[in-house]
Amino acid sequence: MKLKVNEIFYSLQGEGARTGEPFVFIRLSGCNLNCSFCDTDYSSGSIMSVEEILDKINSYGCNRILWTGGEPTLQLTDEIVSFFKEKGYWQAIETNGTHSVPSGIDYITCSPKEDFETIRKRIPEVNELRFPMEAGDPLPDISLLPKAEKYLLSPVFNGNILVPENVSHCIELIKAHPTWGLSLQIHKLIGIR
Ligand SMILES: C[S@@+](CC[C@H](N)C(=O)[O-])C[C@H]1O[C@@H](n2cnc3c(N)ncnc32)[C@H](O)[C@@H]1O
Ligand SMILES: Nc1nc2[nH]cc(C(=O)O)c2c(=O)[nH]1
Ligand code: SF4
Ligand SMILES: [Mg+2]
Repeated sequence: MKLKVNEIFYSLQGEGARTGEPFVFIRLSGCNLNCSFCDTDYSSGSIMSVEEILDKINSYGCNRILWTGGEPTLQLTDEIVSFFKEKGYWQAIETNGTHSVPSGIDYITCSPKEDFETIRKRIPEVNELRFPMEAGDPLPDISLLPKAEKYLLSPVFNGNILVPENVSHCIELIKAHPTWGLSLQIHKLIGIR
């Protein structure tokens, strides 16, 4: 079992409901979307076997993986997830929702970019929905989306730079629609990966 891996690093979850929790980040190469605001250069990568990945991540001493990308669902399989589960890893994923999530994933963050109703059919329930928002963007219609424990708006950053109009837009929407909460990319604010 092999994966094309863009990078592996150890850091704190910088966004969403689990902000501040330590994770081993495994960023898989490639994406099926091309979001204008995307902050990640995910194209390059090297092929690694799951045993090579395991060797690398065992050195961090943290048993929590965050699968991201790119779009991790393009490569991850049930078998790969169960390989890391058997080795004692708790696994979270960041996905755009365009493909189903392998079974065995412990925590799903979905950040839909398009076609909400199809995403809901494919993935009826997630732990966290996190929407990148620019000033003027409408509030997503919850009735079309997967069910979630947390509904978060995430102001789009310009690279690593906070955009105050995007933040104030999210705050206004959240105050008017209190089902939603704010997610800020704090890793960019405090200068960690
Ligand atoms: C790089 S994506 C990788 C996972 C998956 N492809 C996705 O979009 O959810 C990880 C998270 O970063 C968010 N993101 C990407 N660029 C951003 C930016 N400039 N500002 C805020 N969030 C951004 C995405 O919406 C997603 O929630
Ligand atoms: N610290 C930190 N937290 C993150 N959460 C999701 C990330 C991503 O790029 O998917 C990310 C990232 O790149 N860095
Ligand atoms: S889906 Fe995720 S990784 Fe792909 S371009 Fe959009 S934000 Fe970037
Ligand atoms: Mg990132």
